[in-house]
Amino acid sequence: MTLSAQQSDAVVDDDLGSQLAAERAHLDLSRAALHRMRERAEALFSAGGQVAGDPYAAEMLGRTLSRRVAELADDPSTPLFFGKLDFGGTPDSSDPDRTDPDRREPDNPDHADHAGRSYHIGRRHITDEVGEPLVLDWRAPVSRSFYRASVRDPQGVATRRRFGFGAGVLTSFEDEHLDRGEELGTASRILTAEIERPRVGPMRDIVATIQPEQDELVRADLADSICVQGAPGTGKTAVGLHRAAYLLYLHRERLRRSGVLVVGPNRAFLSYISAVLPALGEVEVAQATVEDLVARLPVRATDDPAAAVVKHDARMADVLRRALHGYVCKPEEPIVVSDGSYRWRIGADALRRVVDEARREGLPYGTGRERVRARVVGLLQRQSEARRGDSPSDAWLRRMGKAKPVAEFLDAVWPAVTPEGLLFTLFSDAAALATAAGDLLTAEEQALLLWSKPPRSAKAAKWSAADAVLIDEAVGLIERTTSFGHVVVDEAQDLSPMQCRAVARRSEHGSITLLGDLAQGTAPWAATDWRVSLDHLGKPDAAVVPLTVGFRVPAAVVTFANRLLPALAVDVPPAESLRRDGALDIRTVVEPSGVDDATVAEVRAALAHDGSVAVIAADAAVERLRTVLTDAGVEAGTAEDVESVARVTVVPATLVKGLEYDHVIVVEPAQIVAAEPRGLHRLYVVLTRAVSRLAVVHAEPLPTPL
Ligand SMILES: Nc1ncnc2c1ncn2[C@@H]1O[C@H](COP(=O)(O)OP(=O)(O)OP(=O)(O)O)[C@@H](O)[C@H]1O
Repeated sequence: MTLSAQQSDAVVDDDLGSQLAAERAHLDLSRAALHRMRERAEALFSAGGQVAGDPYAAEMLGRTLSRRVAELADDPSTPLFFGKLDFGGTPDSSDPDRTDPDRREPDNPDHADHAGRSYHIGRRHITDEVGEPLVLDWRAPVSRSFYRASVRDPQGVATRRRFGFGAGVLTSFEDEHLDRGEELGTASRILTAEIERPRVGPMRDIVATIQPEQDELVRADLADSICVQGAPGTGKTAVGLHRAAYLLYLHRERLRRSGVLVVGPNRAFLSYISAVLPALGEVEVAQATVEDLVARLPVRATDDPAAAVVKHDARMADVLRRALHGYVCKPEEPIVVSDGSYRWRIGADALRRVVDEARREGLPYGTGRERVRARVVGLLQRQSEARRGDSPSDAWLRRMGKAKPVAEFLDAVWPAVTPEGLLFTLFSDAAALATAAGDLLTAEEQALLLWSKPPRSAKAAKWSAADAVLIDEAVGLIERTTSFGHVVVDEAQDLSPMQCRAVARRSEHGSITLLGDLAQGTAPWAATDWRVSLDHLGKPDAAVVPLTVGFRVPAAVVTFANRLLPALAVDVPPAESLRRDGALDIRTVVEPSGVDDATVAEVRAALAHDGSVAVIAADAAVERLRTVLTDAGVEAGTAEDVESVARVTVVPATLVKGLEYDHVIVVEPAQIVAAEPRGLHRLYVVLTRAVSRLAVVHAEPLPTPL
């Protein structure tokens, strides 16, 4: 049987009431302990400057301590624990760690060690004054059983308890006596309440209700790159963010040095997810769009769509590599350097060997150039040593490296090239482009790349968004890009091969979590096969794992949106919604002029419920709809403005990916479809944003599959 207490005043059973009271007391105790931990960290922080030996150490210590203070922030609206594990059996009294709480290891995953113990599971470790754990971090090894223990594999757990909270107050709990064969799974009332809760404001963490198949991904090894193919609302974003938090917990020092990066599709999305990791105590994760990653120069031009498609094609990587290495020439002349009364000479043959060797080493172009310089200086040094009988000074070596004949030789056979210069030449010089791209790109494709009016110099060039990705590729060919320890890429189905390569450079020495849904691919270069994307990302061996249980979109809405799937030409496993509630309302308006009024009426009806409301329309209609709503006295915000208090947001269809709203009103689906080549995919994204209710307002006929 499952025991549960509703509101405390509705508790019928004395035992339940006293258990709830005990749990509340534990919450108070934990809160006081956290407060003490934070005070201690603050005191250390203010004393940090005096205890550190030098300014650098002071700064490092200051940063660590201020981070610690931030990590210990107590948000009164988020409960400090959400679950409890009672391990069955009796404690092993012969174990010396049992009698010494400081030596007992709550992180030990071997559940036999936990016999007879119980642990509260929360967002971070909280210990009392003697170091006894009051709350265990959800990421600790023993906490894994909270997510994974089942009747079939109880992992030593007798009872799993979940807590229900309202406005930070502990109001209920729900027990599963695994030792008596009781298991709730997705029937848990607390899970259901969490999923069905009205959404307001930015995304929240899901630590309290991570599902076993999600937990498996969250706790995958740092060394493992994984790709999650999941239908809308299956928790991909949630899984990616929780995995980042988990890896940071487990590999704190290593990842703090190399860094963790989260890549999302746009600013609106990044602001929507920005609060999740800080709420989990992780305040140092970089978040960026792919555009941010490659933003070396401002984007001031727009490409013709056909040109953009060529620029995003994987063949461009070969074109650039060839073009760059085309600058390296065969040395034909000797080098002669005057050095006081000496003249050193290196013959063309020896120089050819130096250049060939550097070429074979496959170094980044800029490093190769310096390698050649160093080898030439080495040859000069040998001659000097043979004649003078002693080793030359460092100053001499530097002087030789810069000597005019050496510099001229380098400029002739391995010239310095800038990334912008490389592209400038290719886009303004048809012959240079043909040499590099001859058998890789067709004549038409090459013509698309060429500027009709070339700028006077690379500096004067106006670069497009696709050019920025190519420039980044060129940067990567010339010098090494620093790699993060782990990169989470969300909405990855929209990355072009060249964008995948930009991410690959930043995760070369780390692992990745790739999250996406092939059915939601809206970019012209959207992925149709994860294996191909993974190849471009340099992680060909990553496992592709499906998530199919939907936590967002109600079943009625999923069924409606799924009518589009056969027309999307992708092979993805169908999703199943956990939500039986929700409503779908198709509002057909006879006259196009009636659409605005119908939209206002739908918004008013939606405002009668709790939660957020979004009006989603083709980009071109957004301004009009916002004005219509304002004129009707309804305040409407924008998707980028997460601080906005307005409950209604008018969102262009192209910005809504990854976001969710309680009540979604889609205006004129046919216009959303007509606005872009992959309009049906866009509509699929739009229709799957609703948490509770979806209304479709239309005068134009609905797109055929619907
Ligand atoms: N285990 C869970 N418990 C409670 N809520 C969950 C769980 N998993 C996901 N959710 C919720 O479901 C919603 C959808 O999750 P999320 O945005 O991560 O899905 P997604 O797969 O990234 O969707 P999309 O494909 O639309 O980007 C979010 O509100 C999230 O908090």
